[in-house]
Amino acid sequence: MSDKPRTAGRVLLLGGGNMGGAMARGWAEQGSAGAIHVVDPQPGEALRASIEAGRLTHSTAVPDERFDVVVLAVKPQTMATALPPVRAAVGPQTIVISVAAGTTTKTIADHLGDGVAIVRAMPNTPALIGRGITGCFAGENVSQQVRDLAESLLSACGPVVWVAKEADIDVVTAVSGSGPAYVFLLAETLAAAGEAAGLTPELAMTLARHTVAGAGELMVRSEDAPAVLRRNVTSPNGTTQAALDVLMGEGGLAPLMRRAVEAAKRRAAELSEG
Ligand SMILES: NC(=O)C1=CN([C@@H]2O[C@H](COP(=O)(O)OP(=O)(O)OC[C@H]3O[C@@H](n4cnc5c(N)ncnc54)[C@H](OP(=O)(O)O)[C@@H]3O)[C@@H](O)[C@H]2O)C=CC1
Ligand SMILES: O=C(O)[C@@H]1CCC=N1
Repeated sequence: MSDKPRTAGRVLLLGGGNMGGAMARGWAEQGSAGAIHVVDPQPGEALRASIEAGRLTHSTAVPDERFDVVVLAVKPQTMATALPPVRAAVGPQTIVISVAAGTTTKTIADHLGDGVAIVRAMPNTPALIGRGITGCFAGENVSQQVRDLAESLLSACGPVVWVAKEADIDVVTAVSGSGPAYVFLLAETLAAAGEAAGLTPELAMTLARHTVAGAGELMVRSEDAPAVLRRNVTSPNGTTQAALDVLMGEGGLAPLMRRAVEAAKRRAAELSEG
C-alpha cells in the first residue's frame, strides 16, 4: 500500500441501529465519509431522516460491489450470519472497522479473510451529537495509513484513543462503551431520590438531568480533575459532605462501580467466545 493519504471513500455500514445510526448520522452531517451506504432490514430512527433526506443510501441486503471502508455495527450474536454476505464487499484495500462488543479480530478475519485490515472500535452513543469517545485496537494488517484513516472517520464522533492489546477493548467497552448507561442511571436514581424526598417527578427529573449534564460539561471544559471539582462543591461539614459520606462509605459507589465494570468486562469476554 502506498503512503499517499487515503480518504474514507465509499463506506458500507452494516447495521443502522442505535450505534451504527449514531455514527452514520454524525458522518453524514459532517461530511466525514465520501458516501455512506447502510445495510439494515429496518434502520433505526436516527438514520431514517438522513436516508429520507438523501444523505445516505440504504438497502436490506449487502450490495454486490466493493467498498473502501466496511463498518460492522450489528449485535455480536448476529455476526455469524451477518458476516458471510459482507465478504463480497471486501477487497484487498478495504478497511474493516468493527464496533461490536466482544467480536475478536480473529472471528472477523475467519469470515472476511486473513489479510484484511481490521480495526476494532468501541464508540459510545453520545456520538450522535459528536460528543462520544472511541477506543480502538489495530489488528495485525493495519498500517499507519489505515489507522489514520480509521481515526479520521471515527473522530467525527468525538476523541479517539488507541489501546495496544486487543483484550483492553473489553475494558474500554466496560468503561466508556457501556458508560453512558451508568450516567443515565445516575440521573434516573437521583431523580427518584428527589421524588422520594418530596419533589414532583417532573421537577426531580429536571433537576437531575440538568445537574448531570452541567456537571459533565464542566468536567469537559475545566482543567481541574473530577476530584477537585467534587471538592469545590463540598463545604466542610455541609450537605454534600453528608451525602458523600454515604456514597464514599463502605459499600458505596467505588466498590459498586468496580463490580459493575468487572461484570461488563466479563460479559465482553464471554461474547468473544460466541
Ligand atoms: N448501543 C451502544 O451504546 C453501543 C453498541 N456497540 C456495538 O454496536 C453493535 C450494534 O449495537 P446497537 O446499535 O446497540 O444494536 P441495534 O440492535 O440497535 O442495531 C443493530 C442493527 O443491525 C440490524 N441487523 C441485524 N442483522 C443484520 C444483518 N444481517 N445485516 C444488517 N443489519 C442487521 C438490526 O436490525 P433488527 O433490529 O431488525 O435485527 C439493527 O437495526 C453491537 O455489536 C454493540 O456491541 C458499541 C458501542 C456502544
Ligand atoms: O451493551 C452492549 O453490549 C453494547 C456494548 C457497549 C454498549 N452497548
